Amino acid sequence: MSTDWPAGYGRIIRDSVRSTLDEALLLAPETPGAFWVLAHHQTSARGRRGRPWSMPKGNFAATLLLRPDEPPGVAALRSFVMSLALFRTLADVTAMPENFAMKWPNDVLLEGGKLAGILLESTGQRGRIGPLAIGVGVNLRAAPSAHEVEEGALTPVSLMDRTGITITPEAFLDILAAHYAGLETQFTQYGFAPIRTAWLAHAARLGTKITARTGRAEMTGIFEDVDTDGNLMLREAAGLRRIAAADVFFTP
Ligand SMILES: O=C(O)CCCC[C@@H]1SC[C@@H]2NC(=O)N[C@@H]21
Repeated sequence: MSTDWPAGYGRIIRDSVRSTLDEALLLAPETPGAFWVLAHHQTSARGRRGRPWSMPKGNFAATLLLRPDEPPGVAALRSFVMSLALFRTLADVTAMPENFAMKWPNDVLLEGGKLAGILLESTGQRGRIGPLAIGVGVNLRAAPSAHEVEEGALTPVSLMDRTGITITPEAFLDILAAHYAGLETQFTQYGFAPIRTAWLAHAARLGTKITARTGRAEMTGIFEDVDTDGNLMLREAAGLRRIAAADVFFTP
């Protein structure tokens, strides 16, 4: 599978870094434009809500650095853009799109287990977003053991264990970068609507009962939709609730 590297995006490969998120934000002032940073090893990788992110050897860890000139709420919708790019990359690599799904807000699942996670960070101030770093971790080769994830979280799975397919992080990045670039162009030209539609077509557990947990509350209801701002729409007995940020747990 050969893919042309997309025009307008830099590509930096490191052997070992603390975190590709840190590395990308560190390089941002001296590196022009948009660029990817891929690392073979991370000594201090992080996941959502400050959780550690375990990275067995051979897995994919990269960050895309962008410079959006938009309000933070719009820039943050790129978590959906990246999820969709990941979904399409995995569909290409495996030719088994039906085995993958996207979990709100931004995980990619393989046969119901967590294969990939995305974490957005930025250094913006006063309502404008600064450089935006989109960190992506994919268990290409090995999944962290189940006891490394919190109770109730989805079982981590790896691409190799579930499909027998091996791919190097560099080859995976080539395909992902091409998909992302195409979707980024679509996003900047047409906004969130087409991304949202494509995302919803492969959303995990849409229309079923789920639990959304924020730092302060736990809500259970039907996962009805994702609104035009990217909020989870949860149908509870008391009505429809829009949730901007939460961890989602699937109810058996
Ligand atoms: O699901 C999550 O909690 C998000 C995980 C994000 C992990 C990636 S690996 C590359 C980048 N560097 C980090 O330190 N984290 C992200």
